Amino acid sequence: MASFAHSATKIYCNKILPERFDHGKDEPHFGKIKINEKNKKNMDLKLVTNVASQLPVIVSPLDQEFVKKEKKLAAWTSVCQERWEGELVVEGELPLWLSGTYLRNGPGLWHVGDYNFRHLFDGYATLIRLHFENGRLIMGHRQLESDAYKAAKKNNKVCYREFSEAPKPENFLSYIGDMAKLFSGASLTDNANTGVIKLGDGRVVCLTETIKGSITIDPMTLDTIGKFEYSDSLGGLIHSAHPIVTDSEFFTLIPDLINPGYVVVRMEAGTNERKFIGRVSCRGGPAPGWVHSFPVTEHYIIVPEMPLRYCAQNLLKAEPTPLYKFEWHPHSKGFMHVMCKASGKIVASVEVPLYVTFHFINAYEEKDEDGRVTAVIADCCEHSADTTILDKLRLENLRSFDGVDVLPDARVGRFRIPFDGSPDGELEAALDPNEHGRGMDMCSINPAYLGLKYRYAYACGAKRPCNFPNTLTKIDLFEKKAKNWYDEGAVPSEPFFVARPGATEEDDGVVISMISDKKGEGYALILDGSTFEEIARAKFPYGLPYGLHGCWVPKK
Ligand SMILES: CC(=O)/C=C/C=C(C)/C=C/C1=C(C)CCCC1(C)C
Ligand SMILES: CC(/C=C/C=O)=C\C=C\C=O
Ligand SMILES: [Fe+2]
Repeated sequence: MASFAHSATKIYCNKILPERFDHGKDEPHFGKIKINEKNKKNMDLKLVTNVASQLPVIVSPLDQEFVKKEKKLAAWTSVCQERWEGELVVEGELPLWLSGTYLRNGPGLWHVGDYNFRHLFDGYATLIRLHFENGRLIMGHRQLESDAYKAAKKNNKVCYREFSEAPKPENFLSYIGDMAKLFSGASLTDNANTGVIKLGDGRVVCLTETIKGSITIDPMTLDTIGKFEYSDSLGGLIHSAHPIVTDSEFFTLIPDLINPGYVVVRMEAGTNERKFIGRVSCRGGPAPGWVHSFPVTEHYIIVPEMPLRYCAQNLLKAEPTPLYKFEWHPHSKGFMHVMCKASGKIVASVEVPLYVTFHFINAYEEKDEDGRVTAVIADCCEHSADTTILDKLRLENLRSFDGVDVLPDARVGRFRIPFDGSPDGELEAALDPNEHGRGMDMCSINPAYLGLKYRYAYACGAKRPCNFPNTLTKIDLFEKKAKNWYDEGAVPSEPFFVARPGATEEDDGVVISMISDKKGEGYALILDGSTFEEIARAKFPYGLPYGLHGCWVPKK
């Protein structure tokens, strides 16, 4: 851990990022930060000495064009260099109790050479860390050294199957070879660009939806340590991008495309061994529904069966289909299944209205006066059963906002799954979606409320017109109200709640987000979890790409 015993009121960086500016006219300057031998010694900051000015430029011609012309689009522009690290100047006051590291992962590099990717989810993983200590803030970012990323750099082409990109076969024979590699999983990406989790034993793992894309990193240096190998023989090629992780365990779902269903597994902290809990067979369709995430309650695991289903034929295609690797099967209907964590038995399985969601927010058990569970409530960011959200996340669409309101409506979708044997469950908006501008995704809660009745959710909402969620919103599910934060032209990333140690109120803590602003710059933003007012911000040396999900690594 870096120590900050010195009083570095003025730290300079006169030599950062020369390669970033090779193509521009500016001599690089970053606020008050100068990295020289004296400061390095004083600061005991190995972090800062890591500034990687020798690393190669990764700005594509198209990206540079963007940055110059459209100053506001750093969110959708590839990260400009492999890594950077340094102290940020904080405006406002960081709480002294905020001690630890917020890590965020996301697809931050969307090209190989001159070839530009299509979809937000295709980009190579960019990790960002915000290290808080004694009211100070060190930021670092770095590319994840996945096999997919290393191979793309080495060969100057896409070498693995990404969300929508696939290697271009050179001839018919190589096409046949690629097919074989697809079945074995060898051609699937390990580009772990979706999220980053801290396991109960302290290991930090980047994830995507391919199982091989589970990669351990060092949260201090952002070094790629290596593959997280599951030691069991459960197999599978894909899993949920969002396992449920606590200090003692990890749950995930493994979709079974051959015999449509889901295998539900648990891995104890300190092990690499997933153990079988139970299996859910699909009720609806030819294939399991996409399970980007799922929720749990105290005693149950909720397995969603969404009518947006994996599609084996689409998996085999080199060119993307309108719904990528998925297909919309409204006739196959939507279901929610509830499995007992302890026995693996299905205790409820209901048909629900059609729905589309990436992210479940939380779930909890509803009980009668004798303490018997009568239903499970499960909340998600629900896109009005409209799959067009996937298309809206194409980079071309994200990069071309012209003032027309094109973001499809979303809401907090609340499922009620009754335990009385009735065949149907309910799905309704938990609050009027106009409270958050009919935009809703990228959510977090106070982790102490995981699986329990909870009141607050933090998410990205919308101020219309927009083409992407552009506000931070605090949802009060009891009062059915929202408080919104907005900076005109800015794109905020997932608001991440960190509780104050010792807090007794659910919203006593801070909310961290990273903002890509309309000037092409960016900053870390810290809001008060209760008032939702800004308490501090710290400007980045340059705008950073949009990112997806993060985790908190508290100071040991
Ligand atoms: C970034 C994000 O939210 C989702 C990423 C999803 C990915 C990378 C999915 C990849 C897949 C393949 C490469 C082949 C198999 C299907 C699927 C899991 C969609
Ligand atoms: C960013 C996003 C949806 C935004 C739409 O409102 C979804 C991200 C999914 C993967 O983590
Ligand atoms: Fe996600």
